[in-house]
Amino acid sequence: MPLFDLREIHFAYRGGPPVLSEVSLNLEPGERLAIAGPNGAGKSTLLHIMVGLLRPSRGSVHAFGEERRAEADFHEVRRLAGLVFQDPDDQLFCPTVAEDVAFGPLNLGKSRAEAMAIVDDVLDRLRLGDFRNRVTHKLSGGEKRLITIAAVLAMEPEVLLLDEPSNALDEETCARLMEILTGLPQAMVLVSHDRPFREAVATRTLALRGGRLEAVSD
Ligand SMILES: Nc1ncnc2c1ncn2[C@@H]1O[C@H](COP(=O)(O)OP(=O)(O)OP(=O)(O)O)[C@@H](O)[C@H]1O
Repeated sequence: MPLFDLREIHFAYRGGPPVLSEVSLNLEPGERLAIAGPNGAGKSTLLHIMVGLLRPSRGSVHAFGEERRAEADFHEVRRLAGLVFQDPDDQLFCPTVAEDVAFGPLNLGKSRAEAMAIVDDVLDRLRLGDFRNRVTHKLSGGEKRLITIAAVLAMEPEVLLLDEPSNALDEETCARLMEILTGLPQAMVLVSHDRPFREAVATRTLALRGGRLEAVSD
């Protein structure tokens, strides 16, 4: 059974032109699906539809075996699918890195001690241990990006939805992120303009153009 199954999705922002027309998408367990496509093609919009932050005007979203329509249906989807936003400032709001990474696990009902153990483990895996007590809003763009990825991994989602994960990362950090992502068992959708990144990480690539998804040979 696919983890996500979107069928013939249509979407336009209020008063705007159509952004998505007849987009169908499947995500199978273990897959790392990359989505390429020009600026403004609707890639972020599609990720937001997958977790119910936006609702399509037509078409259906099935996730984790059930059709999801109402806001309440998407609460479970957002717990099982972790979205890393394109802009880290939309995601980080705590004073320190440790608190930002602990926020998700605490919200899922972990104790303070359990959450802190998860924080240490995730930061270690990403080699970000030195950032633990740093003030989040004083981090660089690339550092913030890594912390948002840590924060989502800390929630142990079944699916990762990553919007431009390699944005603002230097070569060495990007290589480390590629290694981390390819080592994870989770299925993921990677929206990325970065072709070498897609080639290294994705098991399949689609391009969103003119409101439609098409196969590409990356
Ligand atoms: N909140 C909004 N209200 C109105 N229009 C919007 C809104 N958000 C995005 N758009 C428009 O919808 C279209 C798709 O935007 P989206 O951010 O999904 O594209 P994208 O493919 O992720 O682009 P990029 O590669 O530049 O990040 C664009 O034309 C954008 O201007």
